Amino acid sequence: MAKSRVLVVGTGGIGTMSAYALEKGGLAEVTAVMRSNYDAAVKNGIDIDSVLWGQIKAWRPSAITKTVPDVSKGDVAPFDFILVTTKNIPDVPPTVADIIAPAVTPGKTAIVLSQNGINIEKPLITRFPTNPLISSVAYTGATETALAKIYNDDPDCQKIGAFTSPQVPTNVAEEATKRYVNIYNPDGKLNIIYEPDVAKVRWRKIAYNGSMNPVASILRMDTPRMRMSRHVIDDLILPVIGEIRAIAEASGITLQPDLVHAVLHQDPNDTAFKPSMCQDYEKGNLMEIENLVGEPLREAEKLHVPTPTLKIIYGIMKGLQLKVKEEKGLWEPGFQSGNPYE
Ligand SMILES: NC(=O)C1=CN([C@@H]2O[C@H](COP(=O)(O)OP(=O)(O)OC[C@H]3O[C@@H](n4cnc5c(N)ncnc54)[C@H](OP(=O)(O)O)[C@@H]3O)[C@@H](O)[C@H]2O)C=CC1
Ligand SMILES: CC(C)(CO)C(=O)C(=O)O
Repeated sequence: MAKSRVLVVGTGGIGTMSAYALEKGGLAEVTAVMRSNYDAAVKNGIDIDSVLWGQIKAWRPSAITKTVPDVSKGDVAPFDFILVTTKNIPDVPPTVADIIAPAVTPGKTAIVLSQNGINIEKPLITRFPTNPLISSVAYTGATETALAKIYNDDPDCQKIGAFTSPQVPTNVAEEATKRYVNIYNPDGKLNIIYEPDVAKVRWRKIAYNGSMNPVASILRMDTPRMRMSRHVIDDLILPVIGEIRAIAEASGITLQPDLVHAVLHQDPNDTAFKPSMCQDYEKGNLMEIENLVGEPLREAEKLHVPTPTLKIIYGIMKGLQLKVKEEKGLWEPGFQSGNPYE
């Protein structure tokens, strides 16, 4: 049987672990789009120190490319799947839709978003209305510690289901999703599972990422230390989890009673774990604030759910993101037209 052609866009922590597992399963041929780590990967391969796979040295996927292949030119075969594992930062161009557009064959390529956040599928539904869209909620822990060097401390774990896209029949989206899960986990040994109610899982995860990620970034604190401060938990984390639960409820999704306990105890006490947003902030990187904090807030506004704590946290995160943009030369200080505070 011909292998499925998979393009991995964003070969950092999660992208590398996924690319490795997909090739290891034997049913996929991976082309990895690499950017800052391209030269290192081509020259020396990728080193992976993994709690699941052990020490992998100088690994290379079937193909490595520096740019997203353009399938319209006819010299590149269409992709069955595009797996997107970039950070999702819609407030700074190019957007995910712009990045992957050259490689998307309308009506054929299924697009897998293995990224945190709410409403990440919305711009893709508009741009690629006939392509199946797949939601992967990842609990894997993986970090690129140096160029093409990956440290994987939590074993690969993903819950995967179809996003709803009005022009894609449900059975087509579900079939593509099950095919993807099968090529990723052909012998069922990995914790990569098909999840029919993936929307609920995504909301449940945002209770962690919408609370712990921004508060850790603001405080530059690991999550066990945050839990050692009752103020941080009582006055910030618990109110945000409650607000996210209320937004989900207003959108028809009831989150489980154990939500607070699950969020608070996700990270063991004996680690100094900092969520990905905090790690990005400490590295001077742009942060995923729009889909982790902004979108839940905008859903709340539409549904008239009060979210006083989330709103304050979003305001602070917007300020921090602006500082990062300025440091990166992506923002010149100046008042936008219509700003009344000039
Ligand atoms: N890491 C984790 O443990 C977890 C992460 N997640 C989510 O998974 C997603 C991926 O996170 P993570 O793996 O940590 O991210 P990383 O920052 O490790 O990797 C992202 C990769 O995308 C690349 N990239 C970004 N934009 C482009 C572009 N335009 N073209 C080509 N490559 C690009 C980056 O390249 P460059 O280095 O050049 O910027 C980098 O290699 C995020 O949504 C995150 O929230 C979810 C659960 C756990
Ligand atoms: C906590 C983790 C690693 C996954 O559960 C995550 O999603 C993040 O750090 O953003």
